[in-house]
Amino acid sequence: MLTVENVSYEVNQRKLVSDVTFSTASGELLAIIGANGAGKSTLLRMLSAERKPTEGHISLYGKKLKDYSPKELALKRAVLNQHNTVNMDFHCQEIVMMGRYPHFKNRPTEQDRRVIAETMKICGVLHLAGRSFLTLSGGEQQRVQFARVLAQIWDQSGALILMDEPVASMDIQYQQQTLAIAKALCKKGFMLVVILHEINLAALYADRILMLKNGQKWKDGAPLEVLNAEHIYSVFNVEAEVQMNRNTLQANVFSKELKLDAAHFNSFL
Ligand SMILES: Nc1ncnc2c1ncn2[C@@H]1O[C@H](COP(=O)(O)OP(=O)(O)OP(=O)(O)O)[C@@H](O)[C@H]1O
Repeated sequence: MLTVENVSYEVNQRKLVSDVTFSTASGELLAIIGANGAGKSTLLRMLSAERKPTEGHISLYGKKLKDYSPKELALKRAVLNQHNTVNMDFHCQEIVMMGRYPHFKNRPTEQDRRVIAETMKICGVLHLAGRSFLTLSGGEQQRVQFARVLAQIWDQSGALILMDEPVASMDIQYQQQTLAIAKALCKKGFMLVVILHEINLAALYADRILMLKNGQKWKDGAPLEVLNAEHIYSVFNVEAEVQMNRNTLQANVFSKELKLDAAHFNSFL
């Protein structure tokens, strides 16, 4: 169980996240959506303990995040950040093995090697094991990083997985595959909190959607409750039509074309 109570984050007297309260439990895939700058990544960084809330508390399985040791936390939650900068020339399997660092002392065990082979296979990157990470495409790099995150908590049942735009560089096949893996992990008892920009992927895969606006919780509920034209307009300033698929009972969001008058460009041309 992850519990977030009245959490705020303030920098230079500006609240980037303001008084957010929610909780999520094992088996749930929670998607966070909101406009650029709404505070999604800041909130996720507090959930991962990378940033300390300036107000409020976050608990994981009944224990405050601030009371966990780094090692204890590494065995309970894994994080896929929006930008995973790698400057050194590591092979992909070395990147994935980094997820196992909290598990072994000097040398990886048989179990560590088995786990990285399994997670690389599941993420479709086993064939890239010996390749330099820096030579991979953006989508391939994201899949390798996803395998690293899975390797970290693969044998830690009930762990929390936090992901910030995990599918941003992926093609439609791997977007679906990544979120299907996430969903399957939820069914095995993991907790997932995922920031998504693609609303229709949130509609398809999330059990619940937390919609942020200007750092505040704007809506929180089942995809069909949260994703309506009024909420989408108020958060994204975009006109949309939302249809419900009668077979799957899932929402499908169609955004309407935004037409700019040619006069808009007059001063540039
Ligand atoms: N250290 C900081 N100092 C000042 N402002 C910051 C700092 N970190 C983030 N911000 C600002 O806080 C706001 C929220 O940032 P955040 O990265 O959480 O947004 P986001 O919802 O994840 O956006 P995006 O969808 O663009 O990734 C943004 O306006 C950002 O410029």
